[in-house]
Amino acid sequence: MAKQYDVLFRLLLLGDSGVGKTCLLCRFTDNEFHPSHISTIALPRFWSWSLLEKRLPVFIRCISLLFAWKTEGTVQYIFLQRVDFKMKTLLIDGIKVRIQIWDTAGQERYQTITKQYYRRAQGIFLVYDITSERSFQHIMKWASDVDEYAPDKVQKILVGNKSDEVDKRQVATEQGLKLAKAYGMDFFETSAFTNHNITETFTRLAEQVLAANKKDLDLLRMTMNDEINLAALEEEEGLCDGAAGDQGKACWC
Ligand SMILES: Nc1nc2c(ncn2[C@@H]2O[C@H](COP(=O)(O)OP(=O)(O)OP(=O)(O)O)[C@@H](O)[C@H]2O)c(=O)[nH]1
Repeated sequence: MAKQYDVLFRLLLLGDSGVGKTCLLCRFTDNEFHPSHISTIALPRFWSWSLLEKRLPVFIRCISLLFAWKTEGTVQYIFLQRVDFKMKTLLIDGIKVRIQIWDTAGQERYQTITKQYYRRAQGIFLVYDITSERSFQHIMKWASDVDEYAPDKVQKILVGNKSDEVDKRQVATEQGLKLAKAYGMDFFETSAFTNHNITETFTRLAEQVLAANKKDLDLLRMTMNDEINLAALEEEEGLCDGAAGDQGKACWC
C-alpha cells in the first residue's frame, strides 16, 4: 500500500481573539467560511475533545456544563466551538508533507494552556487582523512568547487577515511588511472570507518547515512504527481519514 505521507509537521495558529484563526483553518482544510465568531476554548494539551467525548461521555458533559457556567455561555455554545486540529497533505518537492494544524484560543484567560502547545510546534502562524491596530501591536507579545516557549528551530510567518475589509483597514500593508522584516519572517495578507492567499500562506510555512528540517528528513520520514503510532492515535481520537485522506480530523467548526 502506498504511503500516505513522508513527513508529519505540526503547525500552530496564534493571535488575538477574533483575528480569524479558526476561519483561516476551516478555509484551508474544508474551503468553508463561518461568519459568526464563536471563541475557541482551550483544553490542556494532554486532553482532546474527541478523546474525552469518546471515552468519557458523562465526564465531558460535566466539563462542558462547568465551562458553560464559567463562560456565561450555554451548553450549545460549548459544543459548537471545540477545535483541536485539522490535517492536510501537501506535495512539496516530491515529498508528501502531512501538516497537522492546531487552532488555539486567542483569549487571554487561555494563554497558560495555549503555551503548552508551543513546545511541539515546528511552524507558527502569527495572525493579526488588518482592521485592528491592537491585534497588530499584540504580535510583539505573541512573538516573544514564541521565543520563550517554542523550540529554537521553529519557523514563523506573519499573517494579516481580513484583507477584504478594505474600508475598515487600520494596519497598512507596509506596517506588516516592516514588522515581518524586523522579525525575519515572511508576510502574507489573507482573507478567509474571499480565500485570498490562504493556500499560499499555509504552503509557504510548510515549505519553510520542510527546508529547516531537511537534514533530519530521514529521521522524520514515516517509519513502520510511526505508521502504527499514528493509526493508534487516530483510532484513539475517533478520527477517520475519509476517502481523500486530506480533511480535518478533530475539528468542529
Ligand atoms: N471579513 C472577514 N471576516 C473574517 C475573516 N476571517 C474571520 N472573520 C470573522 O472574524 C470573526 C472571528 O473569527 P474566528 O476565526 O472565530 O477568530 P479566532 O481568531 O479563531 O478567535 P478565537 O477563537 O476567539 O481566538 C468571525 O466573525 C469571522 O467570521 C476574513 O478574512 N474576513
